[in-house]
Amino acid sequence: MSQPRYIHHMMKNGRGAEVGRRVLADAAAPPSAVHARGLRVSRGGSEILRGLDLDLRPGSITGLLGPSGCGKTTLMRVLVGVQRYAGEARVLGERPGAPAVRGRVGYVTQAAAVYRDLTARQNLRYFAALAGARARDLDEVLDAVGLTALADRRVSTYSGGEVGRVSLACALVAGPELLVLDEPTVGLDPLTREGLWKVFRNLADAGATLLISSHVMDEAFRCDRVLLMREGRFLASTTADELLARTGADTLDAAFLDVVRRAERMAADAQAGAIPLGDHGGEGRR
Ligand SMILES: Nc1ncnc2c1ncn2[C@@H]1O[C@H](COP(=O)(O)OP(=O)(O)OP(=O)(O)O)[C@@H](O)[C@H]1O
Repeated sequence: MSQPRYIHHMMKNGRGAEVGRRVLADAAAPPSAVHARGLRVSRGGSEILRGLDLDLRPGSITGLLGPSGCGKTTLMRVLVGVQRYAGEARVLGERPGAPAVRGRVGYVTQAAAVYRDLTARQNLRYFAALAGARARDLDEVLDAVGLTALADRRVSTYSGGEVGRVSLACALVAGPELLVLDEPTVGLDPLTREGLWKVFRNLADAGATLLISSHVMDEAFRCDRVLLMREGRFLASTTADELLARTGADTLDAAFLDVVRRAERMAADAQAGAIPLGDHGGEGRR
């Protein structure tokens, strides 16, 4: 059995300050593909992320589930290096957005970011050129997302779901080690969704780490782990089966509501217990 050991991380937080931290690590455990502690983001005067702790195991699929506006996209933007934050964050062992990881992290946004006046193959060729030596074989990628038959038609003639798959292919062509996908299956028919989840699983089996946001609770069954998010906080880090077993609910939607209600009750109890008669204010009273 491996002995636990202490390792010392020196890292920079979102404001560029050095943060020293002693972390208990298992010598045999691979380092997390994503590691975050106390992650906070404020925008427009309100706190959007309220202290998130996160570890993503390499080669796994993590679902990020929660209602609209809970902060899923904001968290993803932090991890890909386009959102300022406070707290600790490491992506593939580096600061998010650091030059050393830029090409190794793929991000597929909700709105497809592709050139519609080009064909799928031309789009891929362009992104492959940006990826340089890391670029994967274009035909392989087109095949993986089921676009081979359309590859030489302009993207402007594609259906919405097909455009989404071009966007995914453009991220895949760089062979990312971490793939961050913002609601990649929204509005897709069951058959296309099934096909995409197979692609995601194949990528994870090949060693990539995937973080996938969704509103569709049933997609939790496809993930190795799920993070339930609400109002900038994680309510649970669990699996779909564990969530059903723990709550006793019949569906994941019902289970999520149960977790939310429990969290609200706990917060109300804690607040009731924490308010001193003299009212000194402070944390937990907002
Ligand atoms: N620039 C901004 N200024 C103020 N508030 C913002 C800004 N950008 C985002 N927000 C707010 O932050 C919250 C989280 O937004 P975010 O896009 O991360 O949510 P989400 O969980 O991805 O939602 P959805 O599932 O609808 O895409 C929302 O309430 C949003 O209105």
